[in-house]
Amino acid sequence: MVCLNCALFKNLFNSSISLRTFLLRSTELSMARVLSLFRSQPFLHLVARRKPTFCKMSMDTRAREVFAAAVEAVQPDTVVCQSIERKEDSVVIDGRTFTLKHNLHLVGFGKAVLGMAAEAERIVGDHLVKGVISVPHGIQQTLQQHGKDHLLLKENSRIKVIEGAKHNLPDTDAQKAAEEIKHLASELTEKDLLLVLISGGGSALLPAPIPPITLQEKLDVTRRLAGAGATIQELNTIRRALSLLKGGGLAHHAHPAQVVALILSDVIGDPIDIIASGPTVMSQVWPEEVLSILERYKLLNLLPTSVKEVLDKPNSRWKEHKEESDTSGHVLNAVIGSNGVALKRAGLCARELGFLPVVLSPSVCGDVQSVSRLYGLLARFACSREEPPPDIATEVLKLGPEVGVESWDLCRTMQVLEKGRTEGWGATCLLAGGEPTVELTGKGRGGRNQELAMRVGLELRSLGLPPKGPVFLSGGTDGQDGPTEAAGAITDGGLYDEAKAQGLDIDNFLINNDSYTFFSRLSGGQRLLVPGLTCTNVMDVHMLLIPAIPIIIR
Ligand SMILES: Nc1ncnc2c1ncn2[C@@H]1O[C@H](COP(=O)(O)OP(=O)(O)OP(=O)(O)O)[C@@H](O)[C@H]1O
Ligand SMILES: O=C(O)[C@H](O)CO
Repeated sequence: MVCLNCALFKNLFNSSISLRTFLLRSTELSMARVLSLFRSQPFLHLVARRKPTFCKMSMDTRAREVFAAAVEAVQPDTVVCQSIERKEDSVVIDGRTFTLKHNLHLVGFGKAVLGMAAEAERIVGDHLVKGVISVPHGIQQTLQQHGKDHLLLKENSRIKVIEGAKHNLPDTDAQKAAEEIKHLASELTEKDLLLVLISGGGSALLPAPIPPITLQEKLDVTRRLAGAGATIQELNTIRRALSLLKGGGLAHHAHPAQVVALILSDVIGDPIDIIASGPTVMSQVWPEEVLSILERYKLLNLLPTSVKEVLDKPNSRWKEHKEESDTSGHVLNAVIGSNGVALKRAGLCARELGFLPVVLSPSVCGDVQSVSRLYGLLARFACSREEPPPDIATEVLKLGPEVGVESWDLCRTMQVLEKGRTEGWGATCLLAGGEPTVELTGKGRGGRNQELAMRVGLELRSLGLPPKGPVFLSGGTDGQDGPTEAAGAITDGGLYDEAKAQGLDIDNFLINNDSYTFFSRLSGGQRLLVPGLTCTNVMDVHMLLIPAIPIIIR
């Protein structure tokens, strides 16, 4: 094993080597050695210096408040309001100024787009000529019923709302919306400004299959892919190859108008070419990539002739207007809300509620079992009274990257946890986000957040801590975890015994993926997190609250 000398580590902080170089070299090290080096460094600027205030609220209540703050930060109207600065007859977006001369047009597609459009119209409606948005079936009625009138368009709005994509699947209503959006974009001139509002669910709400592919044929291909377990990256790569508007098609049709896209991200890493299949992000179709995805999921032989025909002529939609499509300088894509934004606000709220906050990562993915194990290890690390045995840190650093968390983030987080523990800085709130997966083996009713919460509850139990130990919350920011009414659940090390005392066999519920039934029956559903319709979606939020009282694990 190559030994890292301290000079290399110190150099990192003098910026003489890049973080990437450091991590590459550090993979050759003993994990415990890396961690011990991190401990010896002055990281305190990353950590709050003031001692947190004492808070009388229960951990459960505080967890719910922090989750609510995360969701609040990414409300569709909030993110739009924060990203458009109106200055008389111009707007500043992402540092760029655009002149308004009654030349503004608006299109949008996605689950959060109605609220985004309502806010955009409030800010720049006086210059708005026309708009069309494609939003989920029934959303206007649902928003009305939930008293969320501020997310609805005003009566005399210039924006036409088309509802479609029932059950998140493209349908003829969504296709009609896509046609109207394409038409609106195609009529624009170089004097026009097109504001494009994009959020998760946008792919299903903007179906425009390349002829001769029919909507049903395209739906069949994407459905099969999704059912076979394709990732969103794989799925949307195929969608882009089969669509007139995805993969930059919309921006292409809008040329030569200036296009400004405001994007609320629901994908890990906020890749603008993947979110809603990137209608404003010019992207090439690589036949090898498309074919290898279809082959991976054994779909090559099941493709209809029309799809084969289109795939045989990749990028043909661009060739007709080659000159124009090369001119992508007229597009500005800005991510205005994401899991990272939600976690940041959650951290601020946690601080107000007396916690020392630390954000682990917004990119947690992988199987919920591995993710729960990671949180269990971090809780163990945080609650050890003595110098944590190096094997916990080593395990954390081994497991973290498997679930999308970088070594750097793990080391930084463990350093904060250790400070909290050894220097008595009070309670700590570890925050993370992303979108883990559940391998469905049973037929029960549940979701990945509730299942993760159950599994972390079991991990916390295995720490053998006294009551009032760490608390864990997992919740979907869209307010819905799988096909259930809950967004997630809150657990702690007492979950198993509580369930047992009420005659509930937790292992059986887990085997059957029946986490919603479990939490509904347990203690009158008290542990469920039910925020109702949130009108937004930036994936999931995870929270591990570690109490201030020194806890003992030996
Ligand atoms: N019984 C269950 N137990 C655990 N997880 C489940 C269960 N049923 C479905 N799921 C998981 O729920 C997820 C789908 O639910 P949900 O609609 O909340 O996902 P989503 O990715 O947030 O959707 P969207 O992209 O529309 O926001 C899938 O990952 C699926 O594996
Ligand atoms: O619409 C989609 O493609 C997904 O929600 C990812 O953004």
